[in-house]
Amino acid sequence: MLLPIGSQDDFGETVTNRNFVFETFRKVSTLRGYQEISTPVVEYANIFTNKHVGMSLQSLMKWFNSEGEIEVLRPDWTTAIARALTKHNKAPEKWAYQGSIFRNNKVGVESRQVGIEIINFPNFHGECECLLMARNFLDELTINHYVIELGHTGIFEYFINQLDLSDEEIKALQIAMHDKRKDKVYQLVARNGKEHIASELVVLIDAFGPFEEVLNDYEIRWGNYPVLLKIVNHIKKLAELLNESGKVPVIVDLGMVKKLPYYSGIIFRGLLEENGSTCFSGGRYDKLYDQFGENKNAVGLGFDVDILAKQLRIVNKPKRICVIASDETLSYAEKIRKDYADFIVEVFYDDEMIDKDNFQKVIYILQKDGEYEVIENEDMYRFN
Ligand SMILES: N[C@@H](Cc1c[nH]c[nH+]1)C(=O)O
Repeated sequence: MLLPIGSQDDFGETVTNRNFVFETFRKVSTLRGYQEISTPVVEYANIFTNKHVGMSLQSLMKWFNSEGEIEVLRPDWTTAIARALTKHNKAPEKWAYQGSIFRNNKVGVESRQVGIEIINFPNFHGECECLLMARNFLDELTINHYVIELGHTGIFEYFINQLDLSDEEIKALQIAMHDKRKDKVYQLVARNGKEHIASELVVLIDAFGPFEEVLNDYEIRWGNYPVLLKIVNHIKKLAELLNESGKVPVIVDLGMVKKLPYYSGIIFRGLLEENGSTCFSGGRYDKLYDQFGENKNAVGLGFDVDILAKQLRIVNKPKRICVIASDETLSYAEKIRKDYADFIVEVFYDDEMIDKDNFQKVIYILQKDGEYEVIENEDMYRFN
């Protein structure tokens, strides 16, 4: 084995499509006024494992440095950017990033993300911008078959706060909610007279679907619970805005649990219709900056570049031109490129080596008595 398990080489179209995703992201984020940000690949582990972020050390790619401190390969852009922006100005800002993250609990260890972080914006505006940007970006990639799913961390927390569960039990419950395991959820909660909360959580597992239906239902169901009602109205306002401004279906999942510990508020993701995979996810995380003694509100999302790249069908491939040259005509062949600025121009010595069907045009360059002669296409060309 020449590579560690989880590392891999990629070739040709896989890399081309991935780079197309990166380029398109840059174009869209620049046009929407984002500034670019880059952070180092190597960081201290405790930036990601402290209680505000809560990533497990096992899930990080790590080693000891010469001072005995644990260093890691960046496992999360959002946290790294929060660290980088500490002591940065307080004005509203929109940041865009692209690059790899490394997590030991993922097949493949390395995955590529592009994403945005919006700091100190009015809450609703920041959340809308995230999702409108996501739609703008996927439109540019001509990826249309996906749904946007909305949730809110406050719903699960509202119920959890009425229980006396350890951190371990909360984690187990989150997993059971995520896996939609009603039996497990009931069993974990229905103790010490908390059966009514267990039943509420079990019902919540089914609280997903087209947003109007589910939210209208829960507006009535939670009519006497002001905290929950406020959340329902918030999700509704966001869903309606998205619905008015485009054609992508918006669904809600009121039982959605947060994927990363720092989320606090609206959470969302983009699901591909073809296979249900998550092509982007994100949410509000107003508490993440607390670890650096700062009070900033923030919302953002990350796109999975590898998943998006697999969806691409690049239709407008540039046309290809083949130039047949020789040692003597190579410098002249190079000049021909300027006549075909938007074409792929490849130079070969021997027309036996090429598959002519792959090219729009084959150009032969001959040299006779110190003069160059350019002949297009083989049928016009005769060897003497
Ligand atoms: N960092 C998150 C995505 C995100 C960006 N901003 C907020 N959330 C992730 O890796 O899933």
